[in-house]
Amino acid sequence: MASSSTLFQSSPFSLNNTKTKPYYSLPNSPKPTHFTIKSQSQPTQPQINLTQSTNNNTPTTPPPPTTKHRRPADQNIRDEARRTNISQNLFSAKYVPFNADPSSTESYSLDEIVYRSQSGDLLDVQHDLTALKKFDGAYWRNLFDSRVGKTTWPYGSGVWSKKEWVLPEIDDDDIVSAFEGNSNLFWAERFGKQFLGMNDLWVKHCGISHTGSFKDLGMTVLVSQVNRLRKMNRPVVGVGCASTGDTSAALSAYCASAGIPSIVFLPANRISIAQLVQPIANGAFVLSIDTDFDGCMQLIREVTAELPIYLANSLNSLRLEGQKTAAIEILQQFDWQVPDWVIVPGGNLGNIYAFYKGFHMCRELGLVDRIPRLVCAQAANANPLYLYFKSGWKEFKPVRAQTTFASAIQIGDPVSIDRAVHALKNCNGIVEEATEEELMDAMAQADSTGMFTCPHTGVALTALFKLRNSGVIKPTDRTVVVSTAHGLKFTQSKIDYHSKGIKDLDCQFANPPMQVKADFGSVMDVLSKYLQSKAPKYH
Ligand SMILES: Cc1ncc(COP(=O)(O)O)c(C=O)c1O
Ligand SMILES: N[C@@H](CCOP(=O)(O)O)C(=O)O
Repeated sequence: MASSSTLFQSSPFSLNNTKTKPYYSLPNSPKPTHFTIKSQSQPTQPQINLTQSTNNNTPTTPPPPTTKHRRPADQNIRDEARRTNISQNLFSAKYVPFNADPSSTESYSLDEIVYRSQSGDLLDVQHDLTALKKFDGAYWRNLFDSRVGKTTWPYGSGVWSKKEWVLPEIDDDDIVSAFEGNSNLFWAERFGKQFLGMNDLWVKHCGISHTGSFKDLGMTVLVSQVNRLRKMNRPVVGVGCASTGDTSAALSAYCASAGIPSIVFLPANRISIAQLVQPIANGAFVLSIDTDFDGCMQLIREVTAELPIYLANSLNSLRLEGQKTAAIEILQQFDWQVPDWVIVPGGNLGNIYAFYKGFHMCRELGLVDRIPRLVCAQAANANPLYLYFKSGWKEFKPVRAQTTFASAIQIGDPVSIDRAVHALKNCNGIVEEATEEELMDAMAQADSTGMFTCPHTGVALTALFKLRNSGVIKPTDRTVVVSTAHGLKFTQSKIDYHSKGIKDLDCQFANPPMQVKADFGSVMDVLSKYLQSKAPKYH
């Protein structure tokens, strides 16, 4: 198969491997050995903002409409938030080992720099559900609904409009946000009817976002927490990630917005040009490394254990707190009705768990009474979760991920494998896979109905085709496909497809431009043929 990476090799943006200095030390500080730092001092008590007064009784009435404050000309929206807040410290969250035994007492403040439990397992952010449950489902639904479509700081963000469930203790002043989230959930009417015989098919377009992917949802949370840690003089000089292109774009944008240095490890020649240029433009320190994503991930883990660089990959459970709000948003956009299926493309596997967590919290806290079944869709060229699922969850084996047009999910050893398995087992979930031909055809079919999808969405759409064909998903099932990035980030793959320039692929839905001589007769000839082929047939 011809790889779109040839373009990148010859591009002026292709970066040579750069040897980093082996060791960095903070000015005037002793050599750091490990940056898992336990809380040394109590942080200033963060405050929580509520739009209505609270007490121990469960409120049953909706919160009053947000009071309209006229903002004086010399005040910005942060000032306004400071002036109008009624602050209460009601909610809290902490890190605990992921899926820990109920008897475990291990926990960490979110102000600690820690990514793994004592036994080396993943962590999870655990919210104080007892405090959250003092408010009933109607209260939360009304509160979240009351914040949509406003520019009030920080609730204008689809993530921070759920602040009490995300990072309840952070001060509004520390939040770094581009009012991400609130992404479009649209009815894919023609695609659903024409290709799948479905009447209730929806696309949650997380790619219509600040940096063009769902990563913004998690990154606003992570960079806000870093902003807070730096104000507390914690040893965080910069923030770093390994990336297949979208995490690095989001990290560099949010860091640039807050004036925080960002460092990104990219697998050389394996990401799209649009993704590569994003961190470059946002002033990140970009290392193009001659390995794949899994190799970059290994390196960033080692480096962040030695240097004052905060880890921004989804191994860091803070990220998933932001990403889970997309699930809450889907319920909100359906007026708190629960869809039957949600299909998510999976790579490092943080997002599938984030969706599960968002839906699960809504059920736990009484906003809805059930959760949807989740489908995780993988590229066949990078399918370790699919193989694990097909083995009946017997044995997980990482794979060496092969080149795929769905380059952002070319991952063979996903860090969140345990989270993904937990999510799928607890929602009667399914894992599907898509070959290169299937994912590119599905992407082209969706585009032919007016979308402009990324190849990862093509993977999710292929899973939908397969589950419809096998009858698992029924024609009337309300189904949501999560579109994870904007198609404009992946134009080279579309160019390759529509020019039928991909070895071993038929590209059956290609729509190449027609070359026409610059004279009236030639143009009229091709147009009349085209119009005849499109004219309605009357019998
Ligand atoms: C566009 C896109 N879709 C899907 C994914 C998969 O998300 P996750 O790694 O959380 O499984 C990624 C990143 O991995 C991505 O960048
Ligand atoms: N697709 C991701 C891969 C890394 O995933 P993360 O969620 O663990 O950061 C990317 O865009 O880099």
